[in-house]
Amino acid sequence: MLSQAGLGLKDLLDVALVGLLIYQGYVLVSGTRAVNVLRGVLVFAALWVVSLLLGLTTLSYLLGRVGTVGLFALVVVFQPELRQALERLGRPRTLGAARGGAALQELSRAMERMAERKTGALVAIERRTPLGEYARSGVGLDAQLSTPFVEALFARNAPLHDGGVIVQGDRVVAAACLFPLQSSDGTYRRYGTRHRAALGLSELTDAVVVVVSEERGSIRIALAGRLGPELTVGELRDRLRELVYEETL
Ligand SMILES: Nc1ncnc2c1ncn2[C@@H]1O[C@H](COP(=O)(O)OP(=O)(O)OP(=O)(O)O)[C@@H](O)[C@H]1O
Repeated sequence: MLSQAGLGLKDLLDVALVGLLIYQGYVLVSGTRAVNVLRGVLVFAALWVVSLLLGLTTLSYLLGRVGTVGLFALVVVFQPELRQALERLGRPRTLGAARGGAALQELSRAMERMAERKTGALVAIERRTPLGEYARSGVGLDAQLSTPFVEALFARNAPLHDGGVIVQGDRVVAAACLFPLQSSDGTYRRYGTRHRAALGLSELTDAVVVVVSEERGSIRIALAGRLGPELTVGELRDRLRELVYEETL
């Protein structure tokens, strides 16, 4: 009886852990080029299972062989994403949160100063979805996030001012990045490309994207494909802390 109850609990734990792994895997790939490949792999696996069930021996043998080779090919093709995912697993979160909190303050101050001067800015803060794919579209950096550094990046005529900046924890990892544009036929039709790039990235990933408008001098956050209200620097700092370090931990 006892051992049966023990087995039942173990089974539940097993299922819960597998569920968690699948969810984490999904979060890691959503918004990256891997998501389409994953869909392809699922279709392939479904085809293989159907061919096995129907007893189509030649087809199931061929699909099984191709699948084995394909798995090795996937590891090679997605080597950068896999490395990033493993690094993420090993990163100490609480230490990151403490340093990240100070970094968010620096970022908020930079956004405030740029809003005052009406300097346009676009900054994406990575949460669970890796933004490596978008970082690779710009210029790779590995710099401590600070108010003057962010201001220098977006200064008019600065070589990297065009495009978006990507922040990972307390590091600026890329600048002049190209973000995907949200289509212009929705609610945000009147906004220009900077805002639509913020909306597009926030729609495809779970990143928190902060935009300073050059035209209006406003600061807003784009999240899950929606643009939030205009924020003061204090509101921005609190909202970022809440979104980046309370929801992610
Ligand atoms: N796909 C993109 N990814 C990242 N940044 C982009 C992208 N497209 C445009 N931008 C940035 O947006 C700038 C143009 O902003 P635009 O004036 O069209 O937008 P806006 O939403 O009206 O913003 P603003 O209120 O600041 O004028 C470009 O100079 C570039 O820096």
